[in-house]
Amino acid sequence: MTVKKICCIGAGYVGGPTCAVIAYKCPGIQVTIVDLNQARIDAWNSDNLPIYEPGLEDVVFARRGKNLFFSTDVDKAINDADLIFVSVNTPTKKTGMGAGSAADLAYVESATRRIAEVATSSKIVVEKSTVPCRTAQSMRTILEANCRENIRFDILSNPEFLAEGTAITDLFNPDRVLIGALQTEEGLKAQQALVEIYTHWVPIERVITTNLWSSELSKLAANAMLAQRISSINALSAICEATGADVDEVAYACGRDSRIGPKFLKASVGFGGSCFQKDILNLVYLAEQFHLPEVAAYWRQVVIMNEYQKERFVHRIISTLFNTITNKKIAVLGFAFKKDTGDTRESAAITLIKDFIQEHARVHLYDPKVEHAQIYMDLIEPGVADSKAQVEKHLTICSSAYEACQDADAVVVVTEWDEFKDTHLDYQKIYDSMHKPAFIFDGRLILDAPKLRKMGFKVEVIGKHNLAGTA
Ligand SMILES: NC(=O)c1ccc[n+]([C@@H]2O[C@H](COP(=O)([O-])OP(=O)(O)OC[C@H]3O[C@@H](n4cnc5c(N)ncnc54)[C@H](O)[C@@H]3O)[C@@H](O)[C@H]2O)c1
Ligand SMILES: O=c1ccn([C@@H]2O[C@H](COP(=O)(O)OP(=O)(O)O[C@H]3O[C@H](CO)[C@@H](O)[C@H](O)[C@H]3O)[C@@H](O)[C@H]2O)c(=O)[nH]1
Repeated sequence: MTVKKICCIGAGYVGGPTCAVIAYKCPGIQVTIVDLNQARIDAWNSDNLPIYEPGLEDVVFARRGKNLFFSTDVDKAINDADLIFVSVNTPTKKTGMGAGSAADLAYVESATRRIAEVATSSKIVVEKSTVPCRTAQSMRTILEANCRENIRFDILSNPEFLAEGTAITDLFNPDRVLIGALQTEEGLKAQQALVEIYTHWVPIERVITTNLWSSELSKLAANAMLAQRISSINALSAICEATGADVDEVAYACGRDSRIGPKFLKASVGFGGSCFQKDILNLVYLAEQFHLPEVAAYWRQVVIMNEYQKERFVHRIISTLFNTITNKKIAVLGFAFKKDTGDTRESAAITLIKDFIQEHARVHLYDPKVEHAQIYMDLIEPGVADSKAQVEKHLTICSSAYEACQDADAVVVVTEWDEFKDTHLDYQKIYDSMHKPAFIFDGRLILDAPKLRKMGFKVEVIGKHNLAGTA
């Protein structure tokens, strides 16, 4: 079977870029990306796309209106398509059974039910969302119980591995594409149809075909292992700070072992993003459901270590600032969960700033990409700041790093934006404008600490022994 029309349900960080790249690489396939959120679709159809991702505009503007369409007409797009990606959100459940760890599959179920209700011809349905192992089975049961006569649905699992900030390069040149299918004649045919789409630009040897359950579990496993590396190096960063070992040197020395490898060993203030914590907790819940408490505890520790890393950094800041930050001006550089994205989901900056607010500091924040409205939304929390007005009492959003640092007692680097590096910012100018002693806390290991110390800064770096007094 050759796919001619694709529908993608969910125009978010994954559905948008992924299916825009399919349209770009396969001009003969018509791709329609649909969402219930009218504002999001309007933004996809405008000059101001709803998400920031380097290279995304070039891809969208090249194909939009030709073979790439964005719409809220979900039913029409479902009906027209031969193949449907389900790329809706699967957040951690907040209430009810499994609250705090299980994935909320309500959006997946409602998209699946919609497909069953409106489809008048057979479809390949592709799970693109990250889901617990065996979700495809539930989707199949729903589809088969609700569809019209003489219609069949073949379900594939095709998890997405793109990282935000590098989504377009990841999609153009993926390490691998993973496609899981039921090992039946029809399942394998559907799998082949999706393989043919990706091999328009991905070398066949990078396309991995597996059974459905391996594919679903591999996505959770990959994220758990990536996050585990970060928690491992962050755990070592605490030992480095206590002993005088340097975490960058330790990461380099370990990473030179080809069995370990150099990537994903950058110590930090803690990992953020919408996926790592959610997907590990999802794995934890799965293990608990299968009565594997030791397995669940093993993976949960990755998240516990991440929380500890954020707390540790806050404690270090407060204790260095003479055990109080009340009324002190703290300049926070960065609010996004990593550089080159405007996404703030689970960003370490949110935890840090909430802690600073509770300590009655005056926070002055600058981030080059995050929308101001998003910052307020992220910081409103009962008991911390109940409303935007309450947040504004403690927080000023600035339009440059220099403005944020003016008269500050301390600068805290939370996101590793290139523009915060000492090769881009004039730190002498910042030092001159600050209260003295001028403290700087590098939560991302992006600054040249010896150089800043020579200027007069008191510098504290994650994973490095406190040399502020001696350097
Ligand atoms: N963000 C990432 O970098 C990333 C990477 C790989 C995998 N994933 C996974 O991909 C999935 C989507 O993540 P995201 O970041 O794109 O989420 P998102 O919240 O940005 O987008 C999901 C979209 O789906 C829409 N939606 C929900 N239910 C719908 C329905 N029934 N019909 C139509 N639209 C509906 C929402 O309005 C929203 O716009 C998640 O399972 C996530 O874990 C995310
Ligand atoms: O050595 C490192 C690498 C990353 N991070 C942090 O870890 C978080 C996640 O970073 P990254 O993985 O680059 O971004 P995501 O967009 O969250 O991508 C992850 O999550 C996606 C969603 O499932 C997967 O598709 C990707 O493969 C996986 O890398 C960010 O806060 C980073 O700053 C570190 O602290 N140290």
